[in-house]
Amino acid sequence: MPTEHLFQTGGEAAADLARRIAILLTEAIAQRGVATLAVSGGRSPRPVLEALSKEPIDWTKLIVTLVDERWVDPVSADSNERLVRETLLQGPAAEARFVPMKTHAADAYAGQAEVEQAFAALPWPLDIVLLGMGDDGHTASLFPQAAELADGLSSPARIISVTPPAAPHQRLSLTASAILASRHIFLQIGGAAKKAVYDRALAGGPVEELPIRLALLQDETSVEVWIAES
Ligand SMILES: O=C(O)[C@H](O)[C@@H](O)[C@H](O)[C@H](O)COP(=O)(O)O
Repeated sequence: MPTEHLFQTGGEAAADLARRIAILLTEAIAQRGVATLAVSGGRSPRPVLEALSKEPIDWTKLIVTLVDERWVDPVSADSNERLVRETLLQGPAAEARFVPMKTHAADAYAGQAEVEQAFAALPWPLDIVLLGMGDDGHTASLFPQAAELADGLSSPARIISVTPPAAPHQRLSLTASAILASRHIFLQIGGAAKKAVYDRALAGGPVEELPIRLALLQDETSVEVWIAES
């Protein structure tokens, strides 16, 4: 069962979550000399990453990567890489090593082997994975009704390519296996609609219906859920 942290506003949650992530990353660096953080895209992470960027971490010992990515140019407004560079990798935090999820050499999706290669260099397992959740219960780019969802939930690979049924862009996504192999998962959700989806997911049911269940209905990996009422 996940540990829940409830907040009145997203701003409070973001500042406290950034501090908590910084503490865990500092512990990981002290224990293993390096820490790895994978973050999601979307709107929720932005204030967390901006706050995290200001935390006193030994950034030279941090590797940052993505939970998922859209197959767009890294300067596109829809790029999660761009989001991380604009919010987290600023000031001293720019010293962190960023590992993109998509290889920029290829103009189009180059196939799983190439993106797996991009991730093969990462220390594994990841220390921290920061997840979001869509109103449809997707997390990462593991979308309900996606043709690749079953593979994403069962494959031992680290990354898969996903064509979302409705959301824009071809995606690359960590698999359930890669997410659950991490040392600690944070799920950040905000607002009544998402809280209702979260409560329904937690009540049980098929993972395929609400893929966020992959993180909620398991006890192998520690999960903290940071919920902001507004
Ligand atoms: O690339 C992405 O779009 C994200 O990784 C995605 O999985 C996100 O976490 C959810 O869609 C929630 O998005 P919001 O934080 O904007 O609600």
